[in-house]
Amino acid sequence: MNEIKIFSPATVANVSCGFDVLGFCLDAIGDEMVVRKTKEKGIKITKIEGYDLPFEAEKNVAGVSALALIGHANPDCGFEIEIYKNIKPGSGIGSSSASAAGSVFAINELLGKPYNKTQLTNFAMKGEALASGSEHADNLAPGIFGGFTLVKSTVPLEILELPTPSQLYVTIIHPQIEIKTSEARAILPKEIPLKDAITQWANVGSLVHALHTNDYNLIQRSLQDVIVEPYRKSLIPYFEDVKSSALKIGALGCGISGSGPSIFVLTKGKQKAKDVEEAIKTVYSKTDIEFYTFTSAINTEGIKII
Ligand SMILES: Nc1ncnc2c1ncn2[C@@H]1O[C@H](COP(=O)(O)OP(=O)(O)OP(=O)(O)O)[C@@H](O)[C@H]1O
Ligand SMILES: N[C@@H](CCO)C(=O)O
Repeated sequence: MNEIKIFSPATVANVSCGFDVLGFCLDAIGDEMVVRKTKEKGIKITKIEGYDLPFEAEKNVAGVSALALIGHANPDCGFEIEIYKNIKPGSGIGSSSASAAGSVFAINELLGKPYNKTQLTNFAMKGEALASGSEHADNLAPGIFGGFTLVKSTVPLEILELPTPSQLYVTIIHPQIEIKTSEARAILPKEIPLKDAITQWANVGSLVHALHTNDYNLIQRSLQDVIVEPYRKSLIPYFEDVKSSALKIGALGCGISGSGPSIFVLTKGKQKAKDVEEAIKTVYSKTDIEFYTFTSAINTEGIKII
């Protein structure tokens, strides 16, 4: 096989209490990428559609992660990458992650799959570091593994795959502003009160237990972020209005998707997700802020060949 086309899904990182650790994969939206072998060695990005992004491999997360992989594999060929981007950069639903993960997934397939998913995530983290200034894997892991994931550690990289309750659905609302992950990370405190840390890790533990036991009520009681959201919510206009309107009609939980500005709402059942979508639309409809919304199931497969 000398050419491959893949779908690289959007993802939601942090998932309220799990900053830099928890994440899940979305079904409804993702990037497409075409990668083909070339006689000439190295990485070339030959087409980008959807959004303006750098063509220089060293300035594009897809190129940086691909260079990390071939630097290790040292293949006797090169690769050219076409990016058909549907996930807006700076959206908060893993635009950079979809590119970084997609290129290494595709090259790995073309090389006969010498690397496992954890090794691919490691290469892709080099791409994420270009976008956000740090090698976090909480968007990459759900994109590559599918479903819910927990990043146990980054050095060494260890990723735990968590169950996905079958009735769990997501509503995303994306106010059309850009928040760079690097900026949203810079405003976070370097130290936190022990009381808040205890609350946060109790929520992470109970959320993980809730996923394993299919306990939607416990999911609802665990989706609380007392550490990051208080700092970042001010970056997203009307965040509290969206959150309260979603919870008022029975959502399980609502939080900032990744570093924002997208907001995610978890619900039990597809219809509830649609009801939430209608409710939260009214918040921004009353303002001059452009936005879009969608609902999605949890994508348990992750990146795939198409
Ligand atoms: N192939 C690429 N796809 C997306 N963004 C890229 C790519 N290459 C470089 N970038 C840069 O990375 C930044 C987008 O990454 P950032 O992490 O800020 O947003 P995001 O990935 O959409 O959101 P989040 O990581 O919070 O889910 C933009 O500044 C963009 O120019
Ligand atoms: N955990 C990262 C995710 C970015 O998508 C952050 O919130 O900075």
